[in-house]
Amino acid sequence: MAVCGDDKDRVLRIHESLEELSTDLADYIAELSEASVKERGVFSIALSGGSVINLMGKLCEAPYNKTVDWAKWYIFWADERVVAKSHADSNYKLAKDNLLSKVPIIPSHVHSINDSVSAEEAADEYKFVIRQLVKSRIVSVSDVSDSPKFDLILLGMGSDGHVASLFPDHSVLEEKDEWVTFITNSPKPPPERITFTLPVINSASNVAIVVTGENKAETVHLAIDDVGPDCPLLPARLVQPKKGKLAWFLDKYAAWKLDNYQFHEQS
Ligand SMILES: O=C1O[C@H](COP(=O)(O)O)[C@@H](O)[C@H](O)[C@H]1O
Repeated sequence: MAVCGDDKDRVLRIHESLEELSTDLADYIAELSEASVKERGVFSIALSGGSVINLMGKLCEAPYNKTVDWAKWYIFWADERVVAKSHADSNYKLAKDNLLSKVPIIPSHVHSINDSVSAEEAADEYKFVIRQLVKSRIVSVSDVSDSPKFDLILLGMGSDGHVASLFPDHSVLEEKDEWVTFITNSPKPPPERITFTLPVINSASNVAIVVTGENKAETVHLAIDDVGPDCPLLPARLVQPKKGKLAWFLDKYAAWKLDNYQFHEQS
């Protein structure tokens, strides 16, 4: 693996293989969990859907399944599709099938959306749930705004540059006040979704964006490199935690169009 970046709060972790990336991602999450539990007694983590969940799979294996303090984990979703929890498109179902059912997380610590109401109501209810957990300090609060400060928000990135359910050119990118909002016209199906807003993502202590595959290499380049004023405004590029740390987890195929890729390979 090559770890790159002049700023310790903004790093690129570039991997030779998915196997290596998965092990590094599990180590990273386990270390953040240990540090948060030591400091705050709990670990608040927001998941995404898509490929990142399978890439977290090593957490279900030794040594992590025994060494991680699962009882201290509180689970949220950075975005969710408004479908039944049993639906194949549900981000909750994906995480439940591949992670949550395989490790001893306390069921009452799993905060998924209400799947029996409209997208708008689900977003409102989710905000309320998070507000209660901020009040009880299960979720910290930002030092610079009233936003929740999750210990870790895990994001994937679509080939259009979307993260969570924040899509390019969508008015949802302008949301400054709400913690959680909803959309009913997602360009990627299903259309109805709820999503954390940029202020919440950028208030987290740690944000990881996990991207693999050559089909995303151009978008990775546009999201990370200094490509000048004509650069399209990609949601992934707007992920810039104010006081927190940002780590990009890439495989070499997703990374190959980065400027200085040769340097990254050798470092
Ligand atoms: O629709 C979604 O897509 C993104 C990216 O998914 P990936 O499979 O291309 O990694 C995901 O991060 C988001 O949570 C999900 O709702």
